[in-house]
Amino acid sequence: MNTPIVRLSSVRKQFGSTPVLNGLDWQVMPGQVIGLLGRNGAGKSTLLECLLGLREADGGAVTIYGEDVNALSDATRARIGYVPQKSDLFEWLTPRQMLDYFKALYPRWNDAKVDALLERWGFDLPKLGRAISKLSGGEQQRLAIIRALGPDPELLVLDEPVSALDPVGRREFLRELIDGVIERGTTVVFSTHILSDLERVALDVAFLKDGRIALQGQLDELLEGAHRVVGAPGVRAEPLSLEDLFIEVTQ
Ligand SMILES: Nc1ncnc2c1ncn2[C@@H]1O[C@H](COP(=O)(O)OP(=O)(O)OP(=O)(O)O)[C@@H](O)[C@H]1O
Repeated sequence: MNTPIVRLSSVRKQFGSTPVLNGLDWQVMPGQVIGLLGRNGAGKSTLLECLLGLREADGGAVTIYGEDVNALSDATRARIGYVPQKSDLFEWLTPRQMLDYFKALYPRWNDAKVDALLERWGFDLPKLGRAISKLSGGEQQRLAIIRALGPDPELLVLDEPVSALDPVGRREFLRELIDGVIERGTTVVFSTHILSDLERVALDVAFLKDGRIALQGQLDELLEGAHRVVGAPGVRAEPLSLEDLFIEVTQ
């Protein structure tokens, strides 16, 4: 039987007196591509941060590749890529300097992939030599994605990775995710509010509500199983769209 890559057990987190994660149990299996959904403020970022050990939970346990997330070995850290919701790039560096810095931290770094992405995603020489603070929000988001993909992570965690990207940028990112990442068997967890994008890549979805995973399953099965009865009894039920399902589960 497959062992989960990520395991969260009874995780609790509150800010002040407001509970955000409320005894949350969750497992991520190898090769899963999970879209994490929830209303604004439901706690998606908090969950992803606790999952990665970037934010200390108030209770419960989190393991990644069987290791306690608060004591991850360097070897395990090197297997994880993360794109935070808010840019954490070193804004005073140029993109090239920042990427060189991260390259030095990782035992494995895919130069060919990084260079190909930089070229495909519009980082010409002038842009590569400009301080990151002078790049647009979308360019910074692309750079954060390139940085996370550099070490060929086996587990990729992305917090609203496409929120600042225009439709062309989103399409390019999704193509990279599908062709370059998912096909290699990478495990991916990503939060998004753009349901149409999620429908193109996520095989599984998980809904966060009231501090727990309220529903999780394969996207097509969830949609197939969820129907709205229209009209009089006996009238054929209509399958729900993902948007309908989102509203139904998270309201
Ligand atoms: N550092 C903090 N201090 C106090 N409250 C916080 C802090 N970080 C988050 N919160 C609160 O915790 C709740 C969950 O926030 P979080 O950012 O995890 O939600 P989210 O689901 O990612 O939201 P969104 O979809 O809007 O990005 C919110 O009510 C937020 O205001």
